[in-house]
Amino acid sequence: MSSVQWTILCLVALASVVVIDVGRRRLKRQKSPSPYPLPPGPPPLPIVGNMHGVDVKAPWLTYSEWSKVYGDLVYARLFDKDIIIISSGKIAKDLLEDRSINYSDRPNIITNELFGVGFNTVYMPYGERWRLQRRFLHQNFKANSSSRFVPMQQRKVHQLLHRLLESPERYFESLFQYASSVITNAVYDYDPVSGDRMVNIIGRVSELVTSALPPEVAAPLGAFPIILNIPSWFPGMTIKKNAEICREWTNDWVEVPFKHALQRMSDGSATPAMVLDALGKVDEKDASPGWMKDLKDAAATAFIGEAPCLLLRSSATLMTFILAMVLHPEVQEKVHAQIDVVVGKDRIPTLDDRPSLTYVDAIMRETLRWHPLAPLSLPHAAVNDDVYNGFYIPKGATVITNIWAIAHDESRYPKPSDFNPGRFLNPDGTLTSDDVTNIAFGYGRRICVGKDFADVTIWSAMSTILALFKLSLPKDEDGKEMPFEPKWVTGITSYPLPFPCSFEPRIPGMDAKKLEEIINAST
Ligand code: HEM
Repeated sequence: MSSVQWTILCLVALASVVVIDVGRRRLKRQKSPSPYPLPPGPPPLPIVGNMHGVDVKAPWLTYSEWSKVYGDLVYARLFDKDIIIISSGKIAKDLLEDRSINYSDRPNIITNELFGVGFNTVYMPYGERWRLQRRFLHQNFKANSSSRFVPMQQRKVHQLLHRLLESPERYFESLFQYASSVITNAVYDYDPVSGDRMVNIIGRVSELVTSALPPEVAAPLGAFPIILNIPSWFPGMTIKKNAEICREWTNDWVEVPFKHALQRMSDGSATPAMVLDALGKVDEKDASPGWMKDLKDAAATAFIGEAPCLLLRSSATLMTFILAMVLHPEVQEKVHAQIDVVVGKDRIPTLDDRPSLTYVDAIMRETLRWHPLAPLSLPHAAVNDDVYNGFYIPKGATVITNIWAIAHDESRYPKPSDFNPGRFLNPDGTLTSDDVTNIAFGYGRRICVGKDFADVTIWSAMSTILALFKLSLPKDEDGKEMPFEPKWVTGITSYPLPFPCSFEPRIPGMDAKKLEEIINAST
C-alpha cells in the first residue's frame, strides 16, 4: 500500500473512532452510577476533554493553577481518561494511605505494554505478582537491610570525590556513574566501568519509556489505539519507533546483569546484593521458573525505579543540589561553618556525623522540596468507585498526586520558590519535625521502595562534596561570575540540565594523594 493510501485509511479510521467515541461518551454520561458530583474541575472540550489546557512538558504547573481555582481535589478528563488530581498532603494521606486498598493500583497505560515494560514492579497493577516483586525489593532496601550497603556506598562516594577533583568539568557524568554503580552493586554485585554498555542501555531504555509513560502523553493513544496501526515511519510516529527499540533492549536490560549475578554466585562472591542474597536463601523447591522470573523482573525494576530518566533519581537530585549551591553562596557559607566545627578539615563526614550536621539534612530536605524530582509522583488508579468529602471518584480513574503543589504550598512553606534550608531548622539548630521525604517519595503502599537507600546515597554525596569543595559559577577574565539561566529537563522527572560549575577545593594543596589521606582518616 502506498503512503498516500495509508494516510487516507488512517484518517478515515480516525474519523470513525471519533464518531464512535462521542456516542460512547454520551451513553456513559447518561448512566453515571453515582448520585454524588465529580470533584470540581476545568470545563472540558468534546473528545479531548481538558487535554488542550495541559502543559504537557510541565503538567504539574497546569495542575497547580487548577488547584488554585478549583481546590485540592480536581477532576479533569484527558481524552477518555478520568483524572483525579490531589494537591494537598492531607487528601493524599486520606486516600492513598487510609484507603490504600482502593488506591494502590496503577493505571493501565497503553505505552507500558507497547514498550515491553509491563512486567516491572513500578508499572505493574496491584496484585499477587506485584506483592511478590515488591517483597524482594522491600527485603533488600528497607532501612535495616539497606544498611549493609553502607560500606559500598561510602567506597563509591570516595571514587566520586576523586573524579570530581580530577575532572570537575565532567561532574554530571561522575554523578551518574556514582548513582548507577551504587544501584548495580546493590542489586547484582556488578561494578560498572565508566561508559559501561549495560548501564547505558538501561539509561536509554528508561529514557524512552518515561518519555512515553506520563498519562498526559499516553492519553491520546489510550483513547485512539488505532493510531498504533500507523507505521512507525509515518511522520509523528516516533513513539512507535522508540517502542520497537525499547522492546529489543529490554531483554538485555533484564538478562545481562542477571547472568552476571549468577556468575558472581558461582564464583562464591559473599558481597551483599539483592539477587545473590535471594538465590542464596531460597529452597530449591521454591525456586520455580515463576519465582525466578519475578526475582529477575524485580531486580531490573530497581534500576528503572531509580532511573526514570537518562539520569538516575539520586544523581538528578544531586544536580538540583549543585545548582542550588551555586545560586546560594550564603547557604554554602553556613553549611561549611557547621562542617568545619563538627568534622574539621582533616577528614570527611561519615554517617556517624549525621546527627550533628543538621544543616546538611536541612539542605537535602530543601532540595527535595524546592524542585521535587518527580513532581507528579507516579500515577495511582482507583480500583472501585469511591466517595470522598461528598465527591464521586469513579472506578478506574487515574489518581495523580501533585507533589509539586504540596511542596510549594505557601501556607506550609512561605515564599516556596526561595531556596531556604532554614525552614527545616528550629531556632536552636535542630531539625524540625517536617520530614519532607514524606512528600517527595510518594504515598501509600506504592511509596518509593528505595527511599532509605536513596537517603544514604544522596546524603553521603552531599555532605562530602560540601566538606571538600566550594561550588560556584565559573568566573570571566575580570573575576566576575558568568551569569546563566538554569534550564530544566521536564517530563516524569524534572532536574537541571548540565551547567558550568567550578569545584574549588576548600583544603589548601588538595591533590589525589592528599584526598586519599583524608579519606583514609575518615574510615
Ligand atoms: C531521590 C531519589 C528517589 C526519589 C525522589 C524517588 C521517588 C519515587 C516516587 C515519587 C515514587 C512513586 C511513589 C508512588 O507511586 O506513590 C517512586 C516509586 C518507586 N521507586 Fe523511587 N525514588 C528515588 C530513588 C529510588 C531508588 C534508589 C530505588 C531503587 C532502589 C527506587 C525504586 C522505586 C520503585 C521500585 C518504585 C515503585 C514502587 C511500586 O510501584 O510499588 N527509587 N519513587
